[in-house]
Amino acid sequence: MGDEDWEAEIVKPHMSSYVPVFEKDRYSSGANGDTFNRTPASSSDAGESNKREATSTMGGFGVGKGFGNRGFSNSKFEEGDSSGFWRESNNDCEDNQTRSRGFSKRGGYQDGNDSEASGSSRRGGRGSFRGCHAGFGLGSPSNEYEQDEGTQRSGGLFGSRRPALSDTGNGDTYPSRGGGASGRGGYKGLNEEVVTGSGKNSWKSEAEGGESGDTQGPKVTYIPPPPPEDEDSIFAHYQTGINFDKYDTILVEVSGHDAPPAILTFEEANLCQTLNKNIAKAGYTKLTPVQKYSIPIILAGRDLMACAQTGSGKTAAFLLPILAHMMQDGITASRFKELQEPECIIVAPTRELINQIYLEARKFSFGTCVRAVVIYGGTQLGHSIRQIVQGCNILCATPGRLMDIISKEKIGLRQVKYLVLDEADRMLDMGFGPEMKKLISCPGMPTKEQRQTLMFSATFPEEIQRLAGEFLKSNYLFVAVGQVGGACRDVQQSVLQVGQYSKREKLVEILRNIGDERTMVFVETKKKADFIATFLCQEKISTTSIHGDREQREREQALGDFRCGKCPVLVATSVAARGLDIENVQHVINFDLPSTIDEYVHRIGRTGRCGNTGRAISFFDPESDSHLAQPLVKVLSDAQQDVPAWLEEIAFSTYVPGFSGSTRGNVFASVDTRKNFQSKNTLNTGGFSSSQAPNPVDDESWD
Ligand SMILES: Nc1ncnc2c1ncn2[C@@H]1O[C@H](COP(=O)(O)OP(=O)(O)OP(=O)(O)O)[C@@H](O)[C@H]1O
Repeated sequence: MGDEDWEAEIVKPHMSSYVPVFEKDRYSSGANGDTFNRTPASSSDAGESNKREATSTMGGFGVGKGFGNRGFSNSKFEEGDSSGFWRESNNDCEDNQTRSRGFSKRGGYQDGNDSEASGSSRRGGRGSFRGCHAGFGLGSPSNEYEQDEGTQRSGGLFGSRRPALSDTGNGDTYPSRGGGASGRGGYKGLNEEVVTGSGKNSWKSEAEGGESGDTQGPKVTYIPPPPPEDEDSIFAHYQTGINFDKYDTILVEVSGHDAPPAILTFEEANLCQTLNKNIAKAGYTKLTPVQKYSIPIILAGRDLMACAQTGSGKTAAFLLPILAHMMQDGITASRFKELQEPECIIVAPTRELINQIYLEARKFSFGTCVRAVVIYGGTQLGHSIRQIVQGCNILCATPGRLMDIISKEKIGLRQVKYLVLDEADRMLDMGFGPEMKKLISCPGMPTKEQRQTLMFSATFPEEIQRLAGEFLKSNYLFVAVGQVGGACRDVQQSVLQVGQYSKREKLVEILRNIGDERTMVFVETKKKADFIATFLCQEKISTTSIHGDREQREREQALGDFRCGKCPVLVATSVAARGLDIENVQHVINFDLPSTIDEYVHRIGRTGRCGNTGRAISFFDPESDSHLAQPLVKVLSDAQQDVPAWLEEIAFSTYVPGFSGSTRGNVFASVDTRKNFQSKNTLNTGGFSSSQAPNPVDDESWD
C-alpha cells in the first residue's frame, strides 16, 4: 500500500537504520535519552556517524534477519541483500495480521515475533531488540498498539474501506481475542494480554510476567511516573482559539425521543460548587456544542451516542455530568479494599489517551472525594493493582488491562452506573468489540437497563452504530454536532500528489519551511515510523516517534518530548491518531495516507483543536491511495477546503457504482441509523440560532 519502498532502502543486512543507542548517547540529553535527534556535536560527521551508529546496533536489531536490497538514496546506507525484509509487512496491521495468520510470505525475515505460537517467543523477540532502543520493534505483538494499530486498519466492516482484514479462517486474530476461537485459553488480546498455552485463565496479561505463574518472558516492570500533584499542573490548559465562538454556528441534531433541552451555560447545568470551581480553574467559560447537548442528556440519566468534531470538548461532555451525579448521590470516599467497585468505568483504545482522560477526570474531581484511577497495558500489573486498591470511583482503563484486572478480582462491576466508551466506534469495531462484549457480559456488570452507557467519537460509521445498539438502551439519544464523521473545519487541509519515492524529500522540504512548529507526521507502519524518524534525525530535524513496538516508557517519553517542544516533530503510527490533545500542534503531515477516511479525520484532528487553527498536509500517492480519493474529496468539500482537480479526476475515475452515488460513499453515517425513530423538532444549532447556522448536513443526512 501507499508505502514508499522504504524498507528496500535500508541496506546493510543486519544494520539498523533506527536511531541506535550509540546516537542516543552521543547526542544524549539525559538519562532517558529517548529523543532521536539532538544537534550532533559536529554536524559535518553526522552522516558518517550514522553509518557507524547503525552498524553498532547490528546485534540489537538484526538477529536472524535480512532485509533491504536497495541503497539508501543519499548513500548513508549501502547496498544490502534482498532477503525480503519488506515482505514481512508494510503496515502495522499486516504485522499483526501476518503474524496472526502465519503467512508464509515473509521470506527471510524472522524474529522473535514471527511465531504466533506463544507469548514467550514473542517476548523473546522483543528482548532481542531492546538493545537498539525500540529499534525496528518487531518484538511485541503483545503491545497494546499492535491491536490498536492493526485493527484500525482492519476495520473491514465497512464496505467502502480498504479491503477488510477480517480474519478469515485463521482462527487466531480478532475473534480469538474476543474469546474462544483460538482454543488457547479463550482470550487473546494483542495489547497487553498474551495468549497462554495453558488455557487456564482467559485473560492473561503480559504485564503479569512472572507474577502470573504460567506466562513466560520478561516481566513488565514499568511504573509510570505519577503526574504532578500541584494545582497549577493539574489545571494547566491551553487557550481556546480564535474560532472557538464559531462552534456556536455548527448545526446540531439530536435524535431519539424526549431529549432534554440543551443548556447554554455552565450555570444552567446546576453543578455543585466544587465542580464549578474546577471548571473555572480549567479555563472553561463557555460550553462547546457537544457539551451543551450532552450534559443535560447525561444528567437526565439517558444513554447517549454523541458524535462531534475532533477537539471540541467531548471529554468534559461526559466527565462533568457523571461527576455531578456522583456528587449528588453523595458518593463516599473510596477506601482501601482488595476488591474495588467503581461507579464509573471509562474505556479508550490507547494508553496515552486513557491517561489523558484520567488526567481530565482528576482535574474535574479535584477537591471532591471522587477518586479516579488509570490502568493500562505496558505497565507493571502490580502497579495497576496498587492504584486500584487504594480506592476507585472512576476507573479509566484500556480494555486489555481492564479485563485482566477484572479476572484477578480486583475490580467488581456491581456498582457500575456509568460505562463510557470514548472513541466508541473504535471500541466497538473488530479489534476491541469482542472485548467490550465480554465486559458487558462479565458477572456482576449491570445490564444496559440498569446502567448508563455513553459513547463518544468524532466518527460513527453506520455499521458501528448498529453494533452499539447492544450496549445501549433502546431509547438512547443520538447527538450529532455537524457532519458525522466530518473533519474539523479549523484544520486547513491540503493534499499533494507525491509518489512514494519523492515523499521523504518533500517531507524534509515541508519541515524545513515549518521550522520549529510542532508537527505530527503519520506513517502507516511501526517500522516506517522508526525509519522516517531516523531519516529526519540524519537531516538534523529534531524528531521522536511513537508506535506500538516502543516500550511504554519510551512512548511516554516521546510524547513528553514532543509536548514540551524538545522534539518538535513526532513521527507516529495510528497509535497517536485518536484523542490526543497536545497543545500547539500546528501541523499534521500524512506521509502515508491511512487506510480509512475515519482515520484521516482523527489524524488531522490532532491539530486545529478547541477553536485553534491548524494545517494538515497529506501525500497522496495515486498508486496506492486511489481508493481514498472519493471519500477524501467529500471530506475536503464538506469542510469547505479546496479540492485539487487531479484528486477529483481520480475520484471520478475510481467511481464505484453503488458507492452511494456520491463521493462520500458509505464512509459516513448519515446521522442516526435509527432514522425511523427521529423525533421531529430536534434540529438545533449549538448556539440555538438556526438562521445563522451554516448547513453542514448534506443530502445524506436524514430528514
Ligand atoms: N468548554 C470548554 N472551554 C475551553 N476549553 C475546552 C472546553 N471544552 C474542552 N476544552 C478543551 O478543548 C480541548 C479538546 O477537548 P477534548 O480533548 O475533550 O476534545 P475531543 O472532542 O474529545 O477531541 P477528539 O475527538 O480528538 O478526542 C482540551 O484541551 C479541553 O480541555
